Amino acid sequence: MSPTAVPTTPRTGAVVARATGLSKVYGAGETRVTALDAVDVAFRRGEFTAIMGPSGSGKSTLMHCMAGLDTVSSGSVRIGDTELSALGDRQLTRLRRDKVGFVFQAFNLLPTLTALENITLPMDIAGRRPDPEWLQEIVNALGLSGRLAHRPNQLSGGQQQRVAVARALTSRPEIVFADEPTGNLDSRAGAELLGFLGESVRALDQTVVMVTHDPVAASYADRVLFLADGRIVDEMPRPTASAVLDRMKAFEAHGRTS
Ligand SMILES: Nc1ncnc2c1ncn2[C@@H]1O[C@H](COP(=O)(O)OP(=O)(O)OP(=O)(O)O)[C@@H](O)[C@H]1O
Repeated sequence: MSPTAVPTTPRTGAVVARATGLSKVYGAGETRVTALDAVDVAFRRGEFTAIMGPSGSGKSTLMHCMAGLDTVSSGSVRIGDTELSALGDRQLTRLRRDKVGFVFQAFNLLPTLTALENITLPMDIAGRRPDPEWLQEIVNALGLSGRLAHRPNQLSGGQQQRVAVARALTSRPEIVFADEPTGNLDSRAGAELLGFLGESVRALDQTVVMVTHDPVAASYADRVLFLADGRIVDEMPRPTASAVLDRMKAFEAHGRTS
C-alpha cells in the first residue's frame, strides 16, 4: 500500500510533532543504508501510537530523529512549532529536556535516589520546580504514592518502570517516546505499565509514541503504524492483538521482513 493510500483515524487533537519527507541515510558507498525513506507522519495530543515493523525497518531511527537524538539527512522534524534542524546542540538539549519525555527498556533509575528524587531529577537538573498538583496526579495515576521514599532496589520491576514513566511525564512534555518499555517486564507488570501509559494519554491528555515488537502491547495504543524498509506502509486504527498479528503475518507473506 502506498503511504498516501493509508487509511487515517479520525483525530482531533493538535499536532504536537510532525515529520515531513524525513529521510535518514547512514554510511556511504557500499555501506550506505537508507534507514528512513521520505517518511511523513504526525502525532497528535491525546493520542497513543505504537510503531511496529521488522528488525531493521527503521523504528528506532524514526524515534531518535523525532526526539532530536539523531540528525536527519533530509526533510523536516517539528516538535510544536520548532524545527529541530534549525537548532544548535545546546538548544536541542534544552528542547529534549523541556518538551520530550523518554521511557527506555532499561529503567535508568539512579540507585542512590528515592523514587520521588528519581522522578524529579530531570527538572531538578534543569533548575525547574515540578508543578505539585501535576506531580500528585501522575503519582496517583501510576499508583506510586506509597512508594515515593523507596529506592529502586526496594521496588519491583513494574514499580521501577512506573517511576520511569512518572519521570518522563513530570515536566509535562509535548510528547513521550517509549522504546520497548515492557521488554524487561513479565506479562502482568507489562500489562499494568501499558494500562498506565494509556491512562496518561486519556486522563492526562499526554501524547505517547511507543516502539514495540509485541502485538499485545500494540493493542493498548489508539493506532499502530507499520514500518518496512524505512517507510510507513500501513496504519491500523483501534488495533486488537489478533488484528496486529494477522497484519504482521501478511507482511511476512509478502516478503517484507528482513
Ligand atoms: N548508527 C548506524 N549506522 C549505520 N547503520 C545504522 C545505524 N543505526 C541504524 N542503522 C541501520 O538502519 C536501519 C534501521 O535501523 P533501526 O535500528 O532504526 O531499525 P529497527 O526497526 O529499530 O530495528 P530493531 O527492531 O532490530 O531494533 C538498519 O538497517 C540498521 O542497520
